[in-house]
Amino acid sequence: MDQNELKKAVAKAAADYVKSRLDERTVVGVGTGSTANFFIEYLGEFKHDIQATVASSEETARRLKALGIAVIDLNSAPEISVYVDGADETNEHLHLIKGGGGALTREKIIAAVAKEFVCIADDSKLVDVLGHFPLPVEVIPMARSHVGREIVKLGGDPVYREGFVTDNGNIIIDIHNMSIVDPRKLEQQLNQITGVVTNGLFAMRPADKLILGGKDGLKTMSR
Ligand SMILES: O=C(CO)[C@H](O)[C@H](O)COP(=O)(O)O
Repeated sequence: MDQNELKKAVAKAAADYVKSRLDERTVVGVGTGSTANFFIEYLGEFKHDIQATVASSEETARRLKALGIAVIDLNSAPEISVYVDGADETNEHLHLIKGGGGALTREKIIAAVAKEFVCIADDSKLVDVLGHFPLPVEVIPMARSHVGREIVKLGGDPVYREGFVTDNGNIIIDIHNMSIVDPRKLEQQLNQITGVVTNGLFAMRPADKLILGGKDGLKTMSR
């Protein structure tokens, strides 16, 4: 199976899992990216059973609505039963790097609310130490230079994501060349920098379940 087929396979497994747990109160949190897009397609197959979804980006909301799936504002959702999303990197503790697609802040908010966070990925994303993938940080535009200097003090190489504006009207700085040995500590250090909205480390609130697709099939890891 190529990488796309692996993404499809984990998306199908997550959709089957969500379907098996649906009741009349279930609100499904839906992630952003190519793996999440496959999940959205599978959701479409049982859309009449889905009460509502909350989308982690404008693009995801557009895709859900195009399939006729109800999308509600998070503030109108009494709870999110399950949130399904991809990741750019994961370690065996289910700490993640997310935000390659720039949707990290809304993703993190949904993860914070969700009772269960199911991450889906192909097994090329599983690493021993996070940081090979550049870590995205969402930043208020006027704080760009300040945040960049603070990132250098923490030992990273900040790279401004040219021409990209988040759904929240902010910019992204990607941190390169940082071996993240203590993800929980770095997540908090970055959040302390004035001007940072949030960062793409999901270590304080990791995934609860990880469905990984590889050449030998699917593997599920839980915390
Ligand atoms: O965090 C994300 C978007 O902000 C995505 O989940 C992450 O970038 C993985 O994307 P893909 O499924 O396309 O590999």
